[in-house]
Amino acid sequence: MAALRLKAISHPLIRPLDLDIDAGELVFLSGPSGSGKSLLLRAIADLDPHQGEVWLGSEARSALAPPIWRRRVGLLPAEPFWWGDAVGEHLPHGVMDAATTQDRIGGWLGILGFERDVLDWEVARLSTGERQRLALIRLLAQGPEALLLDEATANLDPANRDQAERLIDDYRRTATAAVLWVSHDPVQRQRLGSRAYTILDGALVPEP
Ligand SMILES: Nc1ncnc2c1ncn2[C@@H]1O[C@H](COP(=O)(O)OP(=O)(O)OP(=O)(O)O)[C@@H](O)[C@H]1O
Repeated sequence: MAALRLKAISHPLIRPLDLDIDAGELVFLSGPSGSGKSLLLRAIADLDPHQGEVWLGSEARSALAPPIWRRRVGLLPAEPFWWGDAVGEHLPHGVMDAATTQDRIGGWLGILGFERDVLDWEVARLSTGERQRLALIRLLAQGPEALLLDEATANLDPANRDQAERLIDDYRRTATAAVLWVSHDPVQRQRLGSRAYTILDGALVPEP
């Protein structure tokens, strides 16, 4: 629904950079390990110290309370934190009361190969790939208007990776969400066919 615009965003590893991602557009980001990709996503989500401003449509991040900004501009970290015992505890408060949202979540669980009873599973039993897939559903359940994805499919086998790609792509289209996706996989970037940048020496370099 809204474009995501970075204006002079910088942190110790990144020179001030501008980037516009249209509503509904997917932009990939890659770069050497330690080049500051995760720090950039965290800066956009307002989780780490940095300079610059981010806009979601006409709204500046600095004008919104951090929890509201982070719900609207959703970050999927490479290693998401789980604070509760059961998977279902991590869905946004009240979300399971809404029949339409329950249907959506049920659909997403099915796409990613889960039955609904996974919501009752203990987090401690989840495999790495199960955590990654469920963290994606947890993020989408908040209804973010823009997505920041940090290696969202890195731990998945090809079949689950394809399903996760499909889910992200469907969400991007139906919610017209701007998506910034850190991926080390050049084949994935080609497969989803979108604008792509590499971080080199603290600057964004467009991929050919
Ligand atoms: N809180 C922190 N304090 C100090 N240094 C940090 C902090 N967080 C990250 N770093 C350092 O900043 C650098 C960039 O980290 P970042 O996680 O952004 O890399 P990355 O490009 O995402 O790498 P990778 O592809 O390996 O995930 C790394 O050298 C890391 O050790």
